[in-house]
Amino acid sequence: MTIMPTPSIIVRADKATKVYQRDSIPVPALHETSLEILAGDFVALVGPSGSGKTTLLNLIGGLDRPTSGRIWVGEQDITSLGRKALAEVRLRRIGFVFQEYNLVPVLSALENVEYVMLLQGVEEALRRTEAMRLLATLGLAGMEHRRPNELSGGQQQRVAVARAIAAKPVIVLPDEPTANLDSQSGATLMDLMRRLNEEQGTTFVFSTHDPMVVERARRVIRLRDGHIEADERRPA
Ligand SMILES: Nc1ncnc2c1ncn2[C@@H]1O[C@H](COP(=O)(O)OP(=O)(O)OP(=O)(O)O)[C@@H](O)[C@H]1O
Repeated sequence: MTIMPTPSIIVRADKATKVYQRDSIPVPALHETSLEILAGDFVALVGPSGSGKTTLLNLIGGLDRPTSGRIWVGEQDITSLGRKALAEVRLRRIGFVFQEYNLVPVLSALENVEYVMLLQGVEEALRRTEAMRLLATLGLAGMEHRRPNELSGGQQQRVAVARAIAAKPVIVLPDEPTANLDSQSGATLMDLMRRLNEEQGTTFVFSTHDPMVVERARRVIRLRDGHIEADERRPA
């Protein structure tokens, strides 16, 4: 009999609640949400506008703190960490990909990808080789020295993904990765992320409204009014 190894838990939310304050009025965004993301997951967070997708991504990535409840990244309860320690978790363990790419405009594609490794103290030659390799994997060979404004939206988004995975994070969190892309560039990006997931085991959790993205996910978590209303895995 073969015993399948249990995939490790990468991120765990335990009754995470977020209530924002807008002009002193409480705005509930997420209500006692519990979930586990496993190593190798490829998850789409879906739900109507305002259902709490970005809020959940921000909490599990340590960009924001829950009002109550707890978030673990691996074995570490990040809820109780101070600002500096939390920034360190984000730098070393989480890869963010923002809708508006957030690339540094004065740096080339290569320098943007190298930057996070520079912050991590990775030595220069290794940084360069790794950034070149990642850009090539994402179909950007030959474009390494272009600045963001010399790249299309789809190419910039792929640089943003290369930058996010350059840090070797335990999880990558793209927030609506295809929102600003035409359908062909969006499909290319999704295929590349899926390949990174299958070949390198990179764990992805992305929020989306895009049916093409949902179709490519292997697990779909549906949020409504700050609650998880469904969590389905699809056969491989
Ligand atoms: N910084 C904030 N201050 C106050 N309220 C906020 C803040 N961020 C989000 N909200 C509110 O929290 C709720 C959940 O927002 P969230 O951005 O997580 O939803 P979403 O599902 O990502 O929406 P979308 O699909 O439109 O991006 C909404 O009611 C939103 O208006």
